[in-house]
Amino acid sequence: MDPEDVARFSAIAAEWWDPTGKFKPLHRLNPLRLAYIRDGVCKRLGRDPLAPNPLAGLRVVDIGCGGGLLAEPMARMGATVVGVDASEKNVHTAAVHAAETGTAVDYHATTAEALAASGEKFDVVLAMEVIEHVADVDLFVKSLSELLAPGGVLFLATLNRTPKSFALAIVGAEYILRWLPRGTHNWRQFLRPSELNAAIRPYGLGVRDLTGITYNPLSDEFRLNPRDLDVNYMGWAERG
Ligand SMILES: C[S@@+](CC[C@H](N)C(=O)[O-])C[C@H]1O[C@@H](n2cnc3c(N)ncnc32)[C@H](O)[C@@H]1O
Ligand SMILES: [Mg+2]
Repeated sequence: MDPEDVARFSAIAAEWWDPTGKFKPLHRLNPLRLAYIRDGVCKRLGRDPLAPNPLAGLRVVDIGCGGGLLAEPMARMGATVVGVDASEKNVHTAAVHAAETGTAVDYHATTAEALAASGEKFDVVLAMEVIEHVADVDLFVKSLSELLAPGGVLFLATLNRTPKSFALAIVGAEYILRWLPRGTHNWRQFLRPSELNAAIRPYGLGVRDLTGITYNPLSDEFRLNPRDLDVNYMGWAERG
């Protein structure tokens, strides 16, 4: 982890569940990415996405869970969820919120790297919007691969390193629209899809699906677009 980066998130930890606050973009993305994760898991593991608890019996870890925006709904879909974040403040916010909503999530203030060292395994590993914040991409990816049980699925979301992502995610989102505090992202840490694939390959993982998430300023809506990975994108990988 990168202590300075984690401190930036700790400073605004109380805002995680404010849909109009500093995490507004994540709240806006949440329905899209949750449906994508649910459908991907169900497709890969042969489950019915329309069942009341489509993820029942699965062990999920949400790495860099922040306030638990993904961890909580994953638990409500039936999964047994562990949420970990390097920031103690984030984990505190997440645990308080889960208690308020009566959602069972097992939160721990630790890093992906430390959890992997403990030898725990999960059917689903989520690392959504985290990899562009870590100090050592290779060590982080190695840890994610170690956390994956045989036949497990790894979900990743990040930002592409393109001129367009500089214009939209840095200048637009941090300086003009002020959606995010300045300095939230370092454009040089964004990863091209080819770099993401190259990072996971040495650990026997391959990307199976990728989709872009595009923002339309006229309708003020996000949507999935598999043909436009220029700015935000997510996908899943598995062994082999
Ligand atoms: C942009 S937030 C993503 C929050 C959440 N995954 C979501 O998408 O709603 C990134 C989070 O990753 C955490 N983080 C950074 N490096 C980490 C690491 N190596 N292990 C665990 N958490 C980490 C930060 O503390 C921060 O809360
Ligand atoms: Mg980010």
